[in-house]
Amino acid sequence: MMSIFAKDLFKGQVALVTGGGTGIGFAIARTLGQLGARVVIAARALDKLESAAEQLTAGGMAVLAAEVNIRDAESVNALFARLESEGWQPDLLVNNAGGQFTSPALSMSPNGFRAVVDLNLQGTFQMSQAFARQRISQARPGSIVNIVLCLEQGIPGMAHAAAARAGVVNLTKTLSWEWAEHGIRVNAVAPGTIATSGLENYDADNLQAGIDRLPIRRMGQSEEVAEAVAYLASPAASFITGITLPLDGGEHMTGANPQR
Ligand SMILES: CCCCCCCCCCC/C=C/C(=O)SCCNC(=O)CCNC(=O)[C@H](O)C(C)(C)COP(=O)(O)OP(=O)(O)OC[C@H]1O[C@@H](n2cnc3c(N)ncnc32)[C@H](O)[C@@H]1OP(=O)(O)O
Ligand SMILES: NC(=O)C1=CN([C@@H]2O[C@H](COP(=O)(O)OP(=O)(O)OC[C@H]3O[C@@H](n4cnc5c(N)ncnc54)[C@H](OP(=O)(O)O)[C@@H]3O)[C@@H](O)[C@H]2O)C=CC1
Repeated sequence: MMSIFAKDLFKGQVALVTGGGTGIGFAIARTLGQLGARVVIAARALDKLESAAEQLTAGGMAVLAAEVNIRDAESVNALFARLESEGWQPDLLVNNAGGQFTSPALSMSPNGFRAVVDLNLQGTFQMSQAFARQRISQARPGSIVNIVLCLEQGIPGMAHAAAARAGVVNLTKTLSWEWAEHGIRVNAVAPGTIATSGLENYDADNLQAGIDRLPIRRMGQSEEVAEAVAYLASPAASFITGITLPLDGGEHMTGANPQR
């Protein structure tokens, strides 16, 4: 995809992308790297991260693969300590890691609901707090971009994820208030259905039925999400904070679940 951004837009900056070894996160890492950032890709499966890092490095980017479980506060704090000591302290944070399973709300177990909230809401908070503490203690500005879901019509079949991501949308607004005085902007992107291997967990006919109802009748591409993240993270968006940008072919108007 042709980029509209200057090649050295993020030169001298470090971007930390959670879930950066696969799918949307990989595209975000590649785009920020192509625009001059040094990029940390962080997730649980180090083998996947390392092979993604190899690909990006082969493309001329400076990349570090780092293990983290965003659900575990100790693991998150250890990541930030490591990045600081190794000279990879992030200026930009992209909270992309997340996911869920589909289930009617009536059959979700308390632990199933909790697991999804823990990953998507608690995990995002823990990463954001660790990032902001590091930036603020050193009087440095920063930018956070959260990846959420298209949720404006509710998401029947994914009550846990809809609730957790709505939490992140409001967290985005609230943290943007609290951290603006420290020069930290906080925004979010809400993708609709984006073609990644992550979609293997979802019923293909159901996904297609949803796409057939969209004004723009196709799945999105990870690179389209990445361009929006680059914009929100960049100085071009220096007066933008607290927003959630729909990136969904119009799904915010049609809803995510065609069965309803
Ligand atoms: C039906 C209509 C659906 C309409 C939707 C249409 C639109 C779809 C558009 C989709 C757009 C979004 C795409 C994406 O997000 S792509 C991301 C792709 N990746 C994933 O989604 C995978 C993410 N999953 C996980 O990371 C984990 O499974 C999860 C965090 C959810 C749980 O991890 P954990 O390790 O904690 O899991 P445990 O095995 O310990 O289980 C914890 C409890 O959760 C219950 N559970 C887990 N999986 C399921 C399942 N598939 N079904 C039901 N319950 C599940 C598990 O049983 C545990 O609970 P209990 O202890 O009570 O048994
Ligand atoms: N594809 C789509 O249509 C849409 C996706 N999204 C969201 O975009 C994001 C990326 O999705 P996508 O690229 O499609 O799918 P992927 O499954 O490829 O991405 C999920 C990433 O999150 C990482 N991750 C999961 N749990 C944790 C954890 N506890 N700690 C750290 N990292 C973790 C995974 O790595 P690992 O397992 O190694 O930890 C993986 O890299 C997700 O938040 C997803 O919900 C939103 C809307 C639509």
